Amino acid sequence: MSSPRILVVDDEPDLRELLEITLLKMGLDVDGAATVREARALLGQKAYALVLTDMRLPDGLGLELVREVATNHKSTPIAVITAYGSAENAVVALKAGAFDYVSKPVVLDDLRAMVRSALKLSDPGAQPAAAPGGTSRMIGASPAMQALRAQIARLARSQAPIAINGESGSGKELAAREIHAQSARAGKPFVAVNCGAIPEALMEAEFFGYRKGAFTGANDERDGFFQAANGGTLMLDEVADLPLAMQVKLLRAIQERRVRKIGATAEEPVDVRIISATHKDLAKCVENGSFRQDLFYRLNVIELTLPPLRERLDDLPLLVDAILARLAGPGGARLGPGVLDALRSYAFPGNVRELENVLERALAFADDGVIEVGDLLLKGAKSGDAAVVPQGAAAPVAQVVTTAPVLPAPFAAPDEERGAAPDAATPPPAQPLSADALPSNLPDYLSQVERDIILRALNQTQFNRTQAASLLGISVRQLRYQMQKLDIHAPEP
Ligand SMILES: Nc1ncnc2c1ncn2[C@@H]1O[C@H](COP(=O)(O)OP(=O)(O)OP(=O)(O)O)[C@@H](O)[C@H]1O
Repeated sequence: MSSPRILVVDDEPDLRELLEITLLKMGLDVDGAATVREARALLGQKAYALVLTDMRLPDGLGLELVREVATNHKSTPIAVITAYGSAENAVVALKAGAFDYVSKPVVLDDLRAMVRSALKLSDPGAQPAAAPGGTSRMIGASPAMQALRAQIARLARSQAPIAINGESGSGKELAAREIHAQSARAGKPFVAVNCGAIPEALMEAEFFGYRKGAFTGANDERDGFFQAANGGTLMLDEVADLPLAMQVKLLRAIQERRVRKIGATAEEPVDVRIISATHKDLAKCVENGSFRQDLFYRLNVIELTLPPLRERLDDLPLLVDAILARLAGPGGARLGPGVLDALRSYAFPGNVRELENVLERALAFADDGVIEVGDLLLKGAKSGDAAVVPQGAAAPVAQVVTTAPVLPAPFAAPDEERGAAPDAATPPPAQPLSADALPSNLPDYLSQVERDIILRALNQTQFNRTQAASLLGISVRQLRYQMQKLDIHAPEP
């Protein structure tokens, strides 16, 4: 069998030769071209496992080749070589369909790593098996889901950063996991980080790691999220919650593909694909100054939007079947008359996660595994309304636990989705102040008021966070964050 063939397009003979020798030493066949015209001619004659092109060529731009290869040679990944410091070029090329980029001066180890992942992509035998008809875990046959699956399959073939938008519980993390699972990085870690749950003072250590003795308490050397995700995918969930100071450091790490542990003198290379997610409008966050434009530009190379459940209600039967089969085993639960219609007329502000919660609770109320409309506790909750749960109903509050993260809680994926209850050490409720009285400590007083209100909402919803967040007009993330901040603990399951 012949070796994979690579096309190197660069008009600088020295650099082209260096690249060619490096690739030949990797056991690959190499063709060289010095102009766009030569490259076009070769592309017309032979099939390539990878094209590597400089951005500026004597008769045109590497970008033209990127567009042509992305359109006419879909199974050939193309990567670009960008001038040092021209991050913008890299982003433009990725947006145009480039698989990845290397910066000048070319670090040969980076080049080899990039070539290896490109070759995995163009070798069908090495592809991770995708489920027939698309991805396996993302359920739904609606046109919106079919389009999403096709987009995920396409995105899995590139290394470009992806920004996923979507309401809380709509499947952003699931989509990120699917992209990872279908990509050449599938055998490497997927690390999900909830940026909103990391105390600011610990952020740098959590992201980049630290050396022993770097600060008081640093008793051992520790890797950060970047090192943990090396070779794989790092999902930055709720990325809008990153403080500005951390945004600068993150931007640098992403641009340079290098990080420095706290206390270390040298930087270390990291190879991670970044997927970010948020339910906020990041462009608005840029406008109001809470998110850096340059980081936004860097993360938002490709956008993926997840439709809310209420816009793909045709998927309800499939989703309900799958969730019930998971909760009760195949055939272990059935829907009574009118249940699907009742679900269809509900707005699902918490999307698929809320559907999971509703069904889990309903199943606990159901007789002989038959869920009736009354078991859903959606009373009065027509489209657009918040869910109404009768007070005092003794519902179990276990919620579905999502896939385990690679890193331990609380800083990795927020998977501890169970109900919350006031713990034994709960301080007494804040005493109302008379009209002219002042609290002796305003922040403490406000925290106490906030704590009381959150606990009230959790009590009213049998500690269902999705519903409590909806009652309070905040996202589940915000609620979770406030609970953590205010020390409202999850009870034992
Ligand atoms: N299309 C789908 N098919 C099957 N399960 C789904 C689908 N979409 C979401 N889910 C399930 O819904 C739950 C929430 O999904 P996920 O955590 O990916 O949402 P999210 O948008 O990341 O939520 P958040 O905004 O709170 O972080 C998970 O249990 C996930 O498995």
